[in-house]
Amino acid sequence: MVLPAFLLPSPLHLRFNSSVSRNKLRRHVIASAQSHTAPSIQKTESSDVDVVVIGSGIGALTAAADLASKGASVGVLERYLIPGGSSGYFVRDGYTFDAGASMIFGFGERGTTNLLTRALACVGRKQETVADPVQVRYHLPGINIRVHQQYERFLEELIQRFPAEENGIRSFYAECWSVFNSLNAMPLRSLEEPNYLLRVFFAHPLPCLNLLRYIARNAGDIARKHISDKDLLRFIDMECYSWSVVPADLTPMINAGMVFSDRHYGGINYPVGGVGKISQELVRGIEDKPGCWVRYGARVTRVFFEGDRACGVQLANGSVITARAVISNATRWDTFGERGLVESQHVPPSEHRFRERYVKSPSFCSAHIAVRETDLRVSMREDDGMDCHHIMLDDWNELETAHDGKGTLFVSIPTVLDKSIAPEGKHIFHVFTPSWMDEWQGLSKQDYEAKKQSILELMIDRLERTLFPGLKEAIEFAEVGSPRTHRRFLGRVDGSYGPVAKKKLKGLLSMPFNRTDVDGLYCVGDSTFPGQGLNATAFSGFACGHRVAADLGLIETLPKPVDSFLTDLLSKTRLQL
Ligand SMILES: NC(=O)c1ccc[n+]([C@@H]2O[C@H](COP(=O)([O-])OP(=O)(O)OC[C@H]3O[C@@H](n4cnc5c(N)ncnc54)[C@H](O)[C@@H]3O)[C@@H](O)[C@H]2O)c1
Ligand SMILES: CC(C)=CCC/C(C)=C/C=C/C(C)=C/C=C/C(C)=C/C=C/C=C(C)/C=C/C=C(C)/C=C/C=C(\C)CCC=C(C)C
Repeated sequence: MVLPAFLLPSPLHLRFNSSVSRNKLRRHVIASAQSHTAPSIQKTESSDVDVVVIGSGIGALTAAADLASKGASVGVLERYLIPGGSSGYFVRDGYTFDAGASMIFGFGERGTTNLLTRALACVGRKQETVADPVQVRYHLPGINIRVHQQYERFLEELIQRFPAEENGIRSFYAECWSVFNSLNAMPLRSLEEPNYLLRVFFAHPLPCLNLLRYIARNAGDIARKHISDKDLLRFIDMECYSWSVVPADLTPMINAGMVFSDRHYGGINYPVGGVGKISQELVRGIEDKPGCWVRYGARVTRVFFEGDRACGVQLANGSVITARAVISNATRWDTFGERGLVESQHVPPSEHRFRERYVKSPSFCSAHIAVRETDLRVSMREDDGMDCHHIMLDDWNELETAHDGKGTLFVSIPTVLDKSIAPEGKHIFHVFTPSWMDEWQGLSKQDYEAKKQSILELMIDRLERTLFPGLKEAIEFAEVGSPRTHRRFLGRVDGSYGPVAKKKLKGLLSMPFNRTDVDGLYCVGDSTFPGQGLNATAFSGFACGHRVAADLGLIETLPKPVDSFLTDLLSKTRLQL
C-alpha cells in the first residue's frame, strides 16, 4: 500500500537523534557566526547546553523548569533586564506595578489544571497568593454583574438579570464545566507525543473523548445552542473578549471551558508581592538545577543551523550558544517573520499557513497610576464591596473599536488584595484599553506624549464619572504605555497581545503545537496551543518541555521510528481537518 504524502513520517524527525557531534556543531556555529558578525565571539564551555530558550515569559520558564527537573542543562536568554515578559513588573517610588498580566489563573491547590503552582513545584518553589473573591465586575450597558468565585452566587446574579434564560445560562456554563472536568481529570502534557496520548487515553477514555468533541468548536456556537436573548449573548461575547480579545464565535470552546470554570474551582489568586514574583521564583528554581542558568540583556538575533537542523543561537553581542534543541518564546512573527530569528531560507511553508489563519491581536494603551486612598470618595476596602478587577463598556457598538479610550476599559487594582505592593494608604490602578500600533506610528515626540496624555485623561474621566469619584484629585503620578511601549519592553511584534483567529476556525485544531517544521526548533508561549493567558502559556511550556524531553531521550517514548511516524500522522491529520 502506498501512503499518501501527508501520512509519511518526516525525514527531519527521524533524523533528530542522529548524533551530530557537539564539537562539529560548535565549529560550524562559530564559523558561521564569524562570517555574519563582528569578530568578538565569546565562547565558553558553559554555553554548551542541552536546550537553549529564547525569552523568559511564563511559557519559556515553564518549559525550562520542566526540562531542568528532568535533568537537562538549560540556558535561558532574556533580552530585557528582568524575567517574565508580559508578567514582568517595574518599581517607582515604592510602588510595584505589574507590567501586563494581573488576573492570574492556574494557582489553585487541587486538580491538574493549576499549572502555575505545578511549574513552580517542579523546581521546588512555591508562591504565596491571596484569593480574589470576585474574578471581575462587569459594568456594561444594562448589565452590572460580579463573577463571584462561588459559582452559584455568580449564576444567581446573572439569572436575576436574565430570568427567562435560567435554563440556557445553566446549560451553557454546564458545558464549560464538562470541558474543564475532563481536562482536570488527566495529567496535562504534550499532545504531540503518542506515548502520552495512548497512556492518557487508556487511563481516561471518557474525558479524552469529551475533549475531542469540543476541540474543534468555538464558544459562540455552544452559547447559541442554549441562549437566545441578544443582550445575554452580548454578555457571553464580553466574557470571551475580556481575555481572548475576540468574541465568542472566534473563541475556542476548550479555552472558554477552562476560563469559565477554573475561576470558580482553583479561583483567581494574586501572588503576594506582585505578579513579577512568579517568574522570579521560577528563575530561582531553574538556577538551582545543575547546569542551568538565566541571562539578562541577552538579545538573540538569530537561530543557527547545521544543514536543516537548528543547533544554537547567536546573540546581539556576537556570542553564540550551541544546543541540542532550541526553544523560541518570541512570537511566531518575531521567530519566523521578515526580520525574525529564522532566516528566510529556513522558514517552512507551514508558517505561511499559520499567517493565513491567524492575525496579530491589538496591543493595549495602558496607564499605571499611583493613587492616594484618602482623596477617593469611595471605599477601597474589599469588605465594603470594592473589587480588584473591573471591565467597563458604555456602548455595545464600541466593543471592538479601540480608539481614544472609548472602547472597553479594563481596570485592575491589585492593592485591594495585596497592600504590600504600594506605600501605606496608597493604591495602584492599572487601566488599559485595546489599541493598535498604526494609531501610534509616525508621531513626533511631542505629539506622541500629547496623545498618551489625552487618552489618560479620557480614561480617568470615564472612571471618575462612574466608579471612582475623586480619582482625578487622588492621583500622585501616572505612567502611560502605548503599543510602542509594549513592543519595546516585551519584544513583541507591534506590541500585540497574541495571535487571534483571522476568521472562524475549528476551535483549537489549527493552533500550532510546540514542534515546528524545522528540526531541532520548538516554539512556546501564546503563539502555540492553546494561546494567550499565563496558565495557557504554562500549559504550552509543559507540553514543549515534554516533547523536547522525549526527543532528547530524557523520558520514555515509543521506539523512535514509531514515535516519529505517529507524531507526524497526528499532526498532518489535524491540519487536514
Ligand atoms: N492574565 C492577564 O491579565 C494577562 C495580561 C497580559 C498578558 N497576559 C499573557 O501573558 C502571556 C505571555 O506569555 P508568553 O510566554 O507568550 O511570553 P511573553 O511575551 O510574556 O515573553 C516573551 C519573552 O521573550 C523575550 N524575548 C523576545 N524576543 C527575544 C529575543 N530575540 N531574545 C531574547 N529574549 C527575547 C521578551 O523580552 C519576553 O520577556 C500572553 O499569553 C498574554 O496573554 C496575561
Ligand atoms: C488521546 C486522544 C486521542 C485525544 C485526547 C484529546 C486531549 C487529551 C485533548 C487535550 C487537550 C488539552 C490538554 C487542552 C489544554 C488546554 C488548556 C490548558 C487551556 C488553557 C487555557 C487558559 C486560558 C485560555 C486562560 C486565559 C486567560 C487569560 C487570557 C486572561 C487574561 C486576562 C486579562 C487580559 C485580564 C483582563 C481584565 C481586567 C484587568 C479587568
